[in-house]
Amino acid sequence: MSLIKCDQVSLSYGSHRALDCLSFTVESGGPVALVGPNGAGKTSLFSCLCGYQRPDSGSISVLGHAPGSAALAGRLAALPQDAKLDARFSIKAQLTYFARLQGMSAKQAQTEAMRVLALVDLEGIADKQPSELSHGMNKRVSIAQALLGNPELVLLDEPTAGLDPANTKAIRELIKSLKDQTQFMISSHNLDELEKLCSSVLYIDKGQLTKSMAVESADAGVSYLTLKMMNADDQTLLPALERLTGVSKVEQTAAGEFVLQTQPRQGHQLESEVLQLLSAHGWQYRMLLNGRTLEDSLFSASS
Ligand SMILES: Nc1ncnc2c1ncn2[C@@H]1O[C@H](COP(=O)(O)OP(=O)(O)OP(=O)(O)O)[C@@H](O)[C@H]1O
Repeated sequence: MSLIKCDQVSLSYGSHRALDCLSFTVESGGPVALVGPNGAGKTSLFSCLCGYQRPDSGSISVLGHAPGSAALAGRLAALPQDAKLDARFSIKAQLTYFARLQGMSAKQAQTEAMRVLALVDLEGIADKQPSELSHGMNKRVSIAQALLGNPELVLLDEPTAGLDPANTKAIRELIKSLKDQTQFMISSHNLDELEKLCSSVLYIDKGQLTKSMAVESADAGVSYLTLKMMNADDQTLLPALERLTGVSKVEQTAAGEFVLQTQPRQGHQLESEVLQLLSAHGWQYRMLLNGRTLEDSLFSASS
């Protein structure tokens, strides 16, 4: 059974089509990244998957059920983009309340509230009010809320938006530690973060799926080496890189990185040749990595 199956899903707001015949399938196996520009339809898609909105046409199946169906209670959870905690209640009180809504006894619900707070490393703030917490802590509590009852599928809409590097890392580590027991689908604009976390990527634009790929196998059949320079004469460097043995193509990205396309398994030998070339010219590099970044995989003209 597919975890998520969308078939020709369309959704409009008035005359504006937010989702346009969107079809994709998510099978189990590692976190899935949902990527796309502002207004692409990511939040609208999450709303439809959760059953908050009903598509105008097409069909959706989540864990084998229609979105919003009672069979999904406790099995599917979501962190909305604008998740807000209730200012009137302590953190523990509201997590306990939501756990009780899942059918837990008062005692079980309290234990569960503390369990999920421990997962986000915030047991110490259980008795505080949301107003006493930083933005990052509020976000982590909202993620804890999504983890109540150990759901099988968790949709996270911009889980690290506006967070500092330490909070971002904490959330990344949490998702990594849970990914074998919980399937995550994560919408974010932070491609670096998604690359570290996700096994596959769905790219949507104007409500349509424009790209779908596995992160590891995105470059099957070809190897890449990505080079970012501190100082170099690009006009001399580019042809010199092209002349190296085994290099079939060199592209310079908008971010100024050089992406070398090579035959498979040329990577390590090529790496040392690149380093020799740089050293011979007295050029210094900022980054040299085997493979290419998710950003480059998604946006390069050749992919
Ligand atoms: N309630 C609404 N009423 C009218 N239009 C809406 C509504 N919600 C979203 N839209 C429009 O639908 C399109 C998709 O919006 P959506 O929020 O799903 O995109 P998104 O990919 O999540 O964007 P972002 O990355 O900026 O969060 C946008 O053009 C948006 O303006």
